[in-house]
Amino acid sequence: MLLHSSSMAIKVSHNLGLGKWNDKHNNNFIPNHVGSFFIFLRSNKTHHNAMSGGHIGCCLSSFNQTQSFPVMEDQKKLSFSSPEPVNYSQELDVAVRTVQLACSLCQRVQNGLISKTSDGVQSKDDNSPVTVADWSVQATVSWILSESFGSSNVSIVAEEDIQNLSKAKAGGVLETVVKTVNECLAEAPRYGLNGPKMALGTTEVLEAISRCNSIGGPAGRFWALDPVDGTLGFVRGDQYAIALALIEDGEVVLGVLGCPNYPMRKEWLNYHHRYHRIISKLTPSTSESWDKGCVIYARRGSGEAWMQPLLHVNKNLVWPNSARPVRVSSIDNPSLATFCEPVEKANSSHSFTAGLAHSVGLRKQPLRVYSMVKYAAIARGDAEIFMKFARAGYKEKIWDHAAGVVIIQEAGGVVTDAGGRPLDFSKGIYLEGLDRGVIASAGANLHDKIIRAVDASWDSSAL
Ligand SMILES: Nc1ncnc2c1ncn2[C@@H]1O[C@H](COP(=O)(O)O)[C@@H](OP(=O)(O)O)[C@H]1O
Ligand SMILES: [Mg+2]
Repeated sequence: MLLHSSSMAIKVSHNLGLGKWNDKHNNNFIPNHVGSFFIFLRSNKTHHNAMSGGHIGCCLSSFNQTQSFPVMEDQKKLSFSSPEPVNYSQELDVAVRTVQLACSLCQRVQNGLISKTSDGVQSKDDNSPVTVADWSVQATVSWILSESFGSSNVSIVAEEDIQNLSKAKAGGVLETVVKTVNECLAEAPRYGLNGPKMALGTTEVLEAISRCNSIGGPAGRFWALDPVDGTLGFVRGDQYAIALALIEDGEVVLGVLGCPNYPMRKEWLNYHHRYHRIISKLTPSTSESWDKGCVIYARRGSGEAWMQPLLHVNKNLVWPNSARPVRVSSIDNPSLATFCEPVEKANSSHSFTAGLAHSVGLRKQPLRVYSMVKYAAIARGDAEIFMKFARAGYKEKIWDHAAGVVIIQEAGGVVTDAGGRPLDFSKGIYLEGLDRGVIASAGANLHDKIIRAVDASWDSSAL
């Protein structure tokens, strides 16, 4: 009853029915307790389950479930004669619109969180927060992708599961998630997406969340989703990102990054979030400082990365929604370059990167920003280097990097591990085999210098 395959045309043209279903969480879920808190701290995740951006696009809401996309009908005809290279244009179109929609959801939830005190924060094992927004975005994205491509064609690896949601001690969280998802999906037509005919019930929302149980791997097609990356930044009213990537046969083929708080001026990335909020409140919504947020996206092999502004309230998304190309910085002199890194020392060694910066000749203060907004900053040319060196034993997850990697590469930059090898998205939910850390740069010159510096100082590091 929930998600039906949208049309035969979609199945035929994609010919990749790779949906991996795990029904064990899906049916007859009855929540024991639900919480009144907006924020819960997530326990360690062991789950699991596991074009030219400017020139394509179709309005999905104008097609009902039994209709097929005209583009796909064309592809179907062609597939009998000469197989066309897959261009993922439908997938990119849907992914960008969906991330736009998710950005609006997150903005609403973040505004609500900021106006409350931190009483709603609970501490659990790994101290990492999870909010109504994480579950709501996951449910929304999962529902839209299934609706758009047919549930049996959609396989998703995503960060959240329903265990923590069902474990929430006080009443109200699940209800809030269901309400938030329905409010968001009611807006789907403005984004050119189909919403549900009737509001989703609790079971359907839980199904949508728990359906994201793919374990990834080397073969076939799956989406990787981080519904709210940088949740700590999110709950602090600071930077965060919604990250959606499509991975096919172990390669990231599409990346979409929603950065709702990305400021119009790069200098403002540095400002403390409280200062930001005060500025926003003091300035009229038409002024520059109010104008923040973007969705950045790229398709592998296109040599282009694109950026759209967020959709304004009450406006309809008309493709390409004022998209413009983004490109990495041309700076390759270390003394002029800016490097960015996680805000939290616990997530990446600040002392190790300070040593690298010194030996390479990076003179500027590091730009410390939450989430994959750092990848966006490199792709937009607002910074030149991103480095992350987690403590030994920490395993990076694919959803924390996939979208950002393809966007930077298509924008002209380089992303590798510290051994100079590409990140490997084919080994399941983790970046298995990652050599020491992740390095992204605007160009090969800077990149090589960092890699050489890592080699020179690694043995004496405490990592
Ligand atoms: N101990 C640790 N070391 C390295 N990365 C960690 C970590 N704990 C959490 N992370 C990851 O770092 C991400 C946040 O990135 P950043 O530190 O750049 O803001 C988190 O994403 P979530 O916030 O989606 O959980 C999480 O995946
Ligand atoms: Mg994350």
